Amino acid sequence: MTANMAILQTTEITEQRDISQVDIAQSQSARPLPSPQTLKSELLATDALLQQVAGHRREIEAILNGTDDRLMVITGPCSLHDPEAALEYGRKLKMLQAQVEDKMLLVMRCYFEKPRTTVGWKGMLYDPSLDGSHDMETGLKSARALLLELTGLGLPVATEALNPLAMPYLSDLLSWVAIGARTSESQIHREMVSGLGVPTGFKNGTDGSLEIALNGIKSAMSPHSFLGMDGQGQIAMIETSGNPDAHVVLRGGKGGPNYDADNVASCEAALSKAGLHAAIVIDCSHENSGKDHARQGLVFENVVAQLTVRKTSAIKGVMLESFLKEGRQNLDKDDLEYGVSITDACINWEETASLILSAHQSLCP
Ligand SMILES: O=C[C@H](O)[C@H](O)COP(=O)(O)O
Ligand SMILES: C=C(OP(=O)(O)O)C(=O)O
Repeated sequence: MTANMAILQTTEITEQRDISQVDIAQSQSARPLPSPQTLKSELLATDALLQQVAGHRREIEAILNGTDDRLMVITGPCSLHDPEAALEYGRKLKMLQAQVEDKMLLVMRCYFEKPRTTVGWKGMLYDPSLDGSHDMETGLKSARALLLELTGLGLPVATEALNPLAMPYLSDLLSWVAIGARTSESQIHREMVSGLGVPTGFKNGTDGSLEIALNGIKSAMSPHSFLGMDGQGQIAMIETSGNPDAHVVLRGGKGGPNYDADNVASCEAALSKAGLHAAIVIDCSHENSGKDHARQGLVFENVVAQLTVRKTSAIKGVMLESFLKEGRQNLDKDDLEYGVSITDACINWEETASLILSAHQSLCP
């Protein structure tokens, strides 16, 4: 072989390899999953349950637009991983609701998808066996089955919508949705919300930026046409009419918390300048508590004081990360403590109930 022939052959091999890698789909494996319609027919929501969800969405819409002056309290674990513990929490919350319903609407946080700063366990929907096996078919089924049980208790439930493809499997059972701090700026998420018939809160960015949340609200309130998936699991052109119940969630940011009266007043002014309705939900966790779960109570009490002493009407809701037991634990499948978060640290049930009951007292004239 001459030197020239060898060079020619090497070039051909390189070109072949490059061409084979042009189609990204060849370098990943794909496992089909049931369509939303298949899963929904296996795990059917009765008409009565769907009516209950519709009723809860209307209550939340009324709270957001001020025709219902109750406070929405979204509370529950950072993430769900154990259906038994989630149900125990749900039963306690339902009983507490009966004691405070004249002044508050309690909504359970049911987060199946976790946005990670880098990597980590991404939630029950992705890895229900908690061992890296990523059995997403089981994850989707377990998430829907658990939502059916929790809504079956009579509770309104909330989740973070992270992967737009997950929503068609679950959204019929949701009464409130969050777009997280890491995705508020994403056009794909804004498009998804524009077609969700669920009141949805856009969080300020992790850097504290309120503007991305306000832009998110404006975008989600508008009609969109985009690539998505229909109920049969078919890739489709989706056309939406816009979500009138998009609102802002303040969660603090790199510069510090943003739950205090000054930040709430600036948020209200920014909403008014943008021509948006003054409806604010305050997340007591994340950067508003400096990621110290023990500070959530102080934030919650400050928010209640803004409502009762300063009579701030723009605050419509408040969020707590709370589970049966306080704190968090590392994910070790064979050594997990019942009722303790495996993602962010939470306050315990006793503190949660006491905060809600004393807020109820303060909200009573
Ligand atoms: O609420 C949950 C977490 O704050 C969020 O998922 C980011 O978690 P991470 O920084 O541990 O990845
Ligand atoms: C991830 C969450 O919040 P944030 O987007 O504010 O970090 C969360 O509420 O679980």
